[in-house]
Amino acid sequence: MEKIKFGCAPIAWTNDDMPELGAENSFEQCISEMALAGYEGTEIGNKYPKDPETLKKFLEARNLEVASAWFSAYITTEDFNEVEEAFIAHRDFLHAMGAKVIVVSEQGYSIQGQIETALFENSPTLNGADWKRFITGLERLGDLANEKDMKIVYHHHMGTTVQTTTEIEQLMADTDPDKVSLLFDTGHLVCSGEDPMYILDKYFDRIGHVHFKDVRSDVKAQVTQNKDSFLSGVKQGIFTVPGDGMIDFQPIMNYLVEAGYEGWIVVEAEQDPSVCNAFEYATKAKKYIDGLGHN
Ligand SMILES: O=C1C[C@@H](O)[C@H](O)[C@@H](O)C1=O
Ligand SMILES: [Co+2]
Repeated sequence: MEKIKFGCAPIAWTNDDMPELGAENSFEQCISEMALAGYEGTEIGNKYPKDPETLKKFLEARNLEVASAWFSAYITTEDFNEVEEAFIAHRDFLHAMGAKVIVVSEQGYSIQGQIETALFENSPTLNGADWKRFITGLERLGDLANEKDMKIVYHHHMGTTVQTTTEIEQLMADTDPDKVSLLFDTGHLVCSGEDPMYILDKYFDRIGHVHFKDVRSDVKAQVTQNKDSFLSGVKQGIFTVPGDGMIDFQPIMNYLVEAGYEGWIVVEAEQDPSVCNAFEYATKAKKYIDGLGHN
C-alpha cells in the first residue's frame, strides 16, 4: 500500500439507502465523473456490475480501483451461518477486485433505515448477551477476512449499536486488533457529537479505512429539534462534502499525514443529487482536500 489514496463513494450519485435519490444517475456517469473529479478509487453501489471481470473493465478504463464496499451484518438478530455465507460472498467479490479492507456495520436493532424513527433519541444499546454475540461474530468475520489477507474495518454509524465514543471504546477494548480494525468516519462522529481528534489519536493504530464526510450544523439542529430520522436528515442535507460544513479537516489531515496513515480516504457525502450535483460537489471536495496538503 502506498501512503494515502483518495476515493469517492457512489452514494452521492445514487443513494442505496433511498434509491429514489439519484435514480436518474447511471453507473457509467457516476464512475466517469469520479475519475474526472480526480479520484483514484471508488466504493461500490447497487448499480455497479456484480461480476468482477465486467466491473474491472469499466473501472480500468477510468483508472479507478475499488477501495472497499459496505457489508450490513445482522450478527445479533440473524442465524450466523447466513451472515457468514453472505460475508464470504462479499469478501470474495472484494478480493477479486483487489480491495484490502471490508467495511462492516452491524445492522441488528439499527434504526438507520427507519424513516419514522427520531435519530437522536433512539440509537440502540445492546444488552450483555447480545454484545457478547456481536463481538464473537465480528471476530469470526475478521478471521474470514484474514484468510484472504484482508481485514474488516468496523463502521461506527449513527443509529446503530456502535455510534458513540463509549461504544467505540468498548468495541475496541473487546476485540482482537488482529481481527477487527476501525473505519474512521468524520461525519458520523461529528453528527453524534463526538470528538473526531480524540478517536483518531486514541485508535490511530487500529484505523484501516477513512470516510471523509462533513456535517451541516443548521440541518443537524433542525433534525434534532424536529425529531427527524437518519434518512430524513440525509434528504434535508445533514451531510455534505469536506470543506462545505462544520468540520475543520486541516488537523485531521495533518494527523493522518504526520502519523503515516497508509490506506484510503474516501469522500462520502450522501445528499440529494438533484439539489447538490454529485460531480460538482465531488470536484469541490477534491480541491479542498488537495488544499489541505497530503502525500
Ligand atoms: O459508509 C456509509 C455507507 C452508507 O450506506 C451509510 O448510510 C452512510 O451514512 C455511511 O457512512
Ligand atoms: Co461512512
